[in-house]
Amino acid sequence: MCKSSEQHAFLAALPKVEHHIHLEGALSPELLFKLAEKNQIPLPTDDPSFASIESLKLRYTRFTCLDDFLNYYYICMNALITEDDFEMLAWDYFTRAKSDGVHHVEAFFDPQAHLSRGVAYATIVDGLNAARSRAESELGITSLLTSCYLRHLPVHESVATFKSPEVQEHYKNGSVIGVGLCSSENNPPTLWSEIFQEASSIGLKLTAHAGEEGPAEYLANALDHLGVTRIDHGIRLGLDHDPDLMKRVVDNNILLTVCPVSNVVLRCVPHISHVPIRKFIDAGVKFSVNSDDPAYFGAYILDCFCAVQETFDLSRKEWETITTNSIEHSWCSADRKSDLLDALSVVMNTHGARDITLN
Ligand code: HPA
Ligand SMILES: [Zn+2]
Repeated sequence: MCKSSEQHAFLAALPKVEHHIHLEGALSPELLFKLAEKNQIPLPTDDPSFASIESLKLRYTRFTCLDDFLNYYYICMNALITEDDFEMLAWDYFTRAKSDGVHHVEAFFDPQAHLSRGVAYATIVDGLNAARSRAESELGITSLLTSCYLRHLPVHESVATFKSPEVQEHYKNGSVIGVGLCSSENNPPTLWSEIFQEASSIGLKLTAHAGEEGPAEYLANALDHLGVTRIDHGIRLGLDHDPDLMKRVVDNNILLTVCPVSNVVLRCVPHISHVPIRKFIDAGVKFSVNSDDPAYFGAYILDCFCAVQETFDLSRKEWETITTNSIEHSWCSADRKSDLLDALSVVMNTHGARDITLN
């Protein structure tokens, strides 16, 4: 919530596009316990955090770093087994997104984390697609899927997954339209260049996590070797001093999918005021504001918008620019972008387009 109800109403009404949401990161402790019981998946007994929904939620407020979070993230997704489970997971997210004013979603999922447990690719994608179709028809939310490759595993495992016939089939039939790179930033993006080159050659969209915990140099690396048009997180660009790289990101019209609450919860920055939002605005770096793993970080997209507003006191004009950039850098059709821009105009007209701060 924003302190001012007028500010809150404006941010709530903005037609949001979410570019950086890991659907597995929308697995709430409530759904985890339900699925673990249904599927007879035992939760760890050597970690008292798994004793109850409440103790798990408390643990989620105490992450020490990205790897500490990822440990829970990978354990919890073991409870996802059937097509219905994946549908429930995504539907949970879409219903919440609707109440936050989300109109379009470009979501990540982690195939390798499920295939390695014996869950078939079609089970994952069919479940997610069922929720996507329902979200479009019942909630008016359009969405696209990007499969993320896992950077903490040997690159040959990513290559084998990428090349497998069922994964290729879903790229070809358009169920999955993009390729991303996530997990611990312990390997440079360069190593995944073969996948990204092949993905580019078959027309897939390209993005990669870089400069979350890792150095700004990884952004340059992702641009040089992966050919991405978006960078996920990328905050080190505004924290490490590299004016040439900053200029390159601006000149190449790269969008950063920033996740300010995630950065605080995972201690990439000591406080949200250290997320370089103002620096990016002043330098002309385009970015969207996103939740990342909302069920773990206790903040869905509107919470993230409010946290940014409370800290940086942005003007309505600045929010209009952020929303416009988010829409224009989406991977949806030109017609859908035009609908989203129209929805933004309506909100700006209703709430007044005065270039003043909101308080
Ligand atoms: O914040 C993240 N960073 C890297 N990998 C991830 N996978 C899920 N969330 C994240
Ligand atoms: Zn992420």
